[in-house]
Amino acid sequence: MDTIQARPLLTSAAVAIASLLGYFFTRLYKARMLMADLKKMGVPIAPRHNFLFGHLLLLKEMQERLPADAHYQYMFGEIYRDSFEKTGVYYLDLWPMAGIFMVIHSPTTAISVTQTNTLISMRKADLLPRFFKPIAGGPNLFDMPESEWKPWRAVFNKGFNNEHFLKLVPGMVKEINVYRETLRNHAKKGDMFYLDTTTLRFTMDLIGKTILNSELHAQTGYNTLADCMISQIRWHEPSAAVNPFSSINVARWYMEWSNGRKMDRYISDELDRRYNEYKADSNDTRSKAVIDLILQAHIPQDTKVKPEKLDPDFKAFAIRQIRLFVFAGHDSTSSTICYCFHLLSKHPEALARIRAEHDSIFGPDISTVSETLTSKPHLANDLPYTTAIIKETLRLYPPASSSRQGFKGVSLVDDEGTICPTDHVVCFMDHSGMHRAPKYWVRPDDFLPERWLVEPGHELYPMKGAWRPFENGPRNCIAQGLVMTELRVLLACTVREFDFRDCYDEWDRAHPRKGLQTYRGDRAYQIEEAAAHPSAHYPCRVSLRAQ
Ligand code: HEM
Repeated sequence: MDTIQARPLLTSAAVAIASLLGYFFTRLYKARMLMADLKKMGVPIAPRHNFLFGHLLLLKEMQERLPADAHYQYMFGEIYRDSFEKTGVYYLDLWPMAGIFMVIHSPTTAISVTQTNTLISMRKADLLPRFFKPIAGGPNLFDMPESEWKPWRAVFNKGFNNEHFLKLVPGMVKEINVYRETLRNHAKKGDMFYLDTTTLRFTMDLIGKTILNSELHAQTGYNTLADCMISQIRWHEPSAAVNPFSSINVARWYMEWSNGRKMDRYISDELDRRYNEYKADSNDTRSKAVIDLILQAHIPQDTKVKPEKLDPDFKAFAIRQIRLFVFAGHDSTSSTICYCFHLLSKHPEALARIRAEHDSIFGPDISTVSETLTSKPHLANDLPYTTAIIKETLRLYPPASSSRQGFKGVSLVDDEGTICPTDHVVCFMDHSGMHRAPKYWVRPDDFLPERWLVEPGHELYPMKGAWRPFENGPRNCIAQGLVMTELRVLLACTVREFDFRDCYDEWDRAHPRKGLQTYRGDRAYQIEEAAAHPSAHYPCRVSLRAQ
């Protein structure tokens, strides 16, 4: 190509670059001016704001206080503890990575965001779809706008009530027995294994029936849906929600595309299978599995002539919802199980007390607990100390936080009474920081299940709105009752049989690395893999309890 021919190309490239730069600097200017306006109003703003970098340099500084792989939310907690314990709210400028955040540690402000202010309580943050795209494949119940979300939430609510959860207990016990067998094998071998990895396959099986009305058998072999979802989460970029540049990775693009295609095909076949069964007997609507609820809502039972095949657009929609449920249904639960075992292993007095509770409800012979729970599932609701252990675990290690998109004209009030506007702002409830804030909790870093058993007026009695692992308000976790039942049944079937011991020392010797190894003294700190999981997937050994 000679120079005359190349000139128009160069000119076009120069114009494109100039336009991009122009666009970038206009957006930059707008974001920084918004911060300047907020500053003039006297609202709490994180320190060391910089015109070019916003607060990214501050985050970098905070990151140096953490192990390299620690969850990003710890940085928000660090800034809160340094400067904002009084206000419980502060603004953080993360543009161009994510925009402007209002980081909330105050339970009172969080109640306004998710419960009382109806203009924002159901408005999911604009950045969420970017996070959920690889997982669900597109818009889903979690990130849908309010108008679309409302009718579908009502449909799915039918499958998430206490009466129904008890009917699921026998199926849970069946999967738990497979999990117990896996743990027994590890106990026999005495090997070090990754509790989180093992437990993820178990929670996949646990949720399979509730979502797809079929068994996945992920604990005993390969299952396309389970394995592709687990792989998708492993490939998920930790900072996908806050870092637009993080998606530049060709291998990740390929894996996300390939996993997504396989999951879609699997779910599509399941939808066809269930639809054929539904067509053959549409009077049988006893199943409250997510897949059946969605089919029944799309083609009501009394439809005279049911279409031969499912409409492709509906199918694509249904697949996205099912992918979301498969993800949400196993990921956070697995992490919580690991932390329950971890905290019990570090607190022998709590372990003795939970075991005593199980002895008193199910009898001292641990070999009969599965049959007892299968024939009398209501006993799973009769375990107050076990419930307290789970709640305290979720306080210390919440697997998720939550966010809402601010709105023009909507302002919030911080703990000092300052009015904080939400226009163009993501309201981010930092559950991990709030759950450990000394201002809202007595002895916040201590594992004290008792705080869930004391009466109002006791110094340990939790402050209203300060515990929100499932978030509160209309867009709270649809499955919190299910999770509590699953965890109670699981602990009832396991804690009297096994003793867990973490192997972080041994693991660290085998995998030496530079920098900090703990966060605030905790080696089992949380890392981000979609939900928050225990660091290094919790290397541990398990043994059979000496009785
Ligand atoms: C320990 C386990 C779990 C925790 C800590 C947890 C936490 C949460 C949180 C914090 C939210 C609200 C997020 C927000 O406000 O932005 C949420 C929503 C949701 N969760 Fe869970 N979750 C758990 C287990 C489950 C399970 C087992 C399922 C499904 C079977 C599930 C399905 C969902 C769905 C569908 C939503 C979206 C609800 C909506 O917007 O209407 N979660 N979860």
